[in-house]
Amino acid sequence: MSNLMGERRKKVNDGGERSLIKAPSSSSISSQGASAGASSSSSAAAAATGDLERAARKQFQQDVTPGFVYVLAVFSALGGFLFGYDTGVISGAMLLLKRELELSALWQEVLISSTVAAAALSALLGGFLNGLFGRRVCILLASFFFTVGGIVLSTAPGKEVLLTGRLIVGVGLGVASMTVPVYIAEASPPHLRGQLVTVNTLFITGGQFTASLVDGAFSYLKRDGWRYMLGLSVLPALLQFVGFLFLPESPRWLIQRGLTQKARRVLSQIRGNQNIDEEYDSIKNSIEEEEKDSGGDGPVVWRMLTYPPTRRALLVGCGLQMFQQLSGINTVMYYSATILQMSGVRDDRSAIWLAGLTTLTNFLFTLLGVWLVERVGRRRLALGSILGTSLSLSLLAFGFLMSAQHSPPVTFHPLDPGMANSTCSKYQLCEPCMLDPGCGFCYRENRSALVASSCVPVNKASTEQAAWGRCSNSSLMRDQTYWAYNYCPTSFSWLVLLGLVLYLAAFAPGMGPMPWTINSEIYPLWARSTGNACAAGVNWTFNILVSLTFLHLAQYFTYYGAFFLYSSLALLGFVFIYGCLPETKARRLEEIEALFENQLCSCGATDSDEGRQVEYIRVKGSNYHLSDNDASDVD
Ligand SMILES: O[C@H]1[C@H](O)[C@@H](O)[C@H](O)[C@@H](O)[C@H]1O
Repeated sequence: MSNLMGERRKKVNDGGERSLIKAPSSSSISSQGASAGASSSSSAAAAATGDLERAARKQFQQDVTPGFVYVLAVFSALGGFLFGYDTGVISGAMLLLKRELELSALWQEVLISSTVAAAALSALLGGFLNGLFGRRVCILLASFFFTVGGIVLSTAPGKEVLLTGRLIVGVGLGVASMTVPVYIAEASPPHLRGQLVTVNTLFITGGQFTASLVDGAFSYLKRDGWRYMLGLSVLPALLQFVGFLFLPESPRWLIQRGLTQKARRVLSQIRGNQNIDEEYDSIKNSIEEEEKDSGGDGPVVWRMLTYPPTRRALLVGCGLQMFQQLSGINTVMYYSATILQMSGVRDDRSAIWLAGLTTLTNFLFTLLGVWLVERVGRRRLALGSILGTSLSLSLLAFGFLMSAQHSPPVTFHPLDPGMANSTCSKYQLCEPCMLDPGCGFCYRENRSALVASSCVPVNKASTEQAAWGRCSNSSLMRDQTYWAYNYCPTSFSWLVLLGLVLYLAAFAPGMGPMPWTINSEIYPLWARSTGNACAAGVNWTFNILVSLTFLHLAQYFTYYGAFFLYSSLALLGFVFIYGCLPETKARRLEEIEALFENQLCSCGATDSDEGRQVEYIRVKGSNYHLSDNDASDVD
């Protein structure tokens, strides 16, 4: 395959195009110099070549990044914003909803999980729609679903309609989550692709941050605050819908469907003043090659599974998405309000606002990822990130372990007014009391010492209060009396807080965005929508699995057990990425398939290739290809 590609490139290289061996490190400069016979004239030529190369690179980068690509990326990434907003806003909306509509715990669970479940299914379906109707139509469809869903949610008279709205939004989420990265990747020039696709995840985390601000702001409304929270998503959804009426289809999809004239037009539009002949030919040729290589007839999934390079790519893509979710990001984010309460933020409202700090930190560190992705590459970024994630999860777990080992005792056993002795009264320590979802810890603080602490049943309608007694009503909670649900007062909260901040700093730049970015690049065109659909489906499925199991996990293994488990899973993810993920930075999409020709789990070895880069530069003319890494292609 790579030889075929080489053949193709050689053809393209005729007519004024020269190949230059780039030597990014001094060691590779010297080795190349030695083999070429280091004479002074050759070093002068090398210097001239270096200048030429630098000038060409500068010219190339100016030429191939017209503003239109950024407009296109931003409008697409509104899909990411809605992803973040709609998944984030529900926690704040639920606090109001459960009171106003008197929702049972089951209904709350159903309303939260239904969106994620619908997203998992529609992401899978999205692969088929993408191949059939193209990326643009799918993005239009997703924004349509977001808009309708938002309207239904904000006007819902009752819980059944709310559920319908949440399902509609979920369908939009699934389709957008798999289409947007593919669309951006297919429209971007290779040297910017990683950065622009990562912007989509930046928008996801931006959406989550905005959702927490909106949740905070509308939590003050006594009635109908949730309608504004859920309905506001209509604005970005409409903006995206209108924008995409004017934005073009992906040129790669158009070429694949044989719409060549249209593809040429779109390519010239998104490449500005560039001559697009070469890029167009290269895409067209690779599509033809890929189609020959792709292993005959049958459904795409079957062809992907029976053709080793795409099977490996699929394994890597789905594995990355699985490990992203198994690292517990959504649990940590969801749980952050409680972590902050453990650390001494007692009032609920401040906890809601401070949870906004968590989403802001996630957003800011994703920004770091956008900056790093083209500098250090996907592989190193993902590796560093998952290792840091695993270590910080251990720190979090250690913080919980210390808190559990120094758990305050129950010192006061109030009489149950209903005379129905609950299991809560049997607990002797705060730790088992708070691990029981039916109980909470009611205590008084006297100069930082705990007095009269009891374990009492939680109010079924609101976990913010006890069912009866001192902690059942905020007006009764005088005298430094506090209600702790889901946590215990501890002097080790700083350890947990430190773990939380380090976790976000490690996860957000790498494991947050890289699974999406890498999936948008690793499949050949014929398998791209299906590959992304499967990987997005895996992401949503593990998202729901991790969130649904967390409380049970915590109940059986305690909090530290749960976080130690996530930490070990992240470590396993490190081994997987180390062995299986090749570097895709700066390669053209059409070249990436070749990276999966080797046995899976031999990718660590490709690292050494990074120092050896061959670049084809048309010295006269305006097309420069800086993305070829295969020395066998050089004449
Ligand atoms: O990449 C995103 C991002 O990191 C979000 O913060 C998280 O909530 C999503 O589940 C994940 O897919």
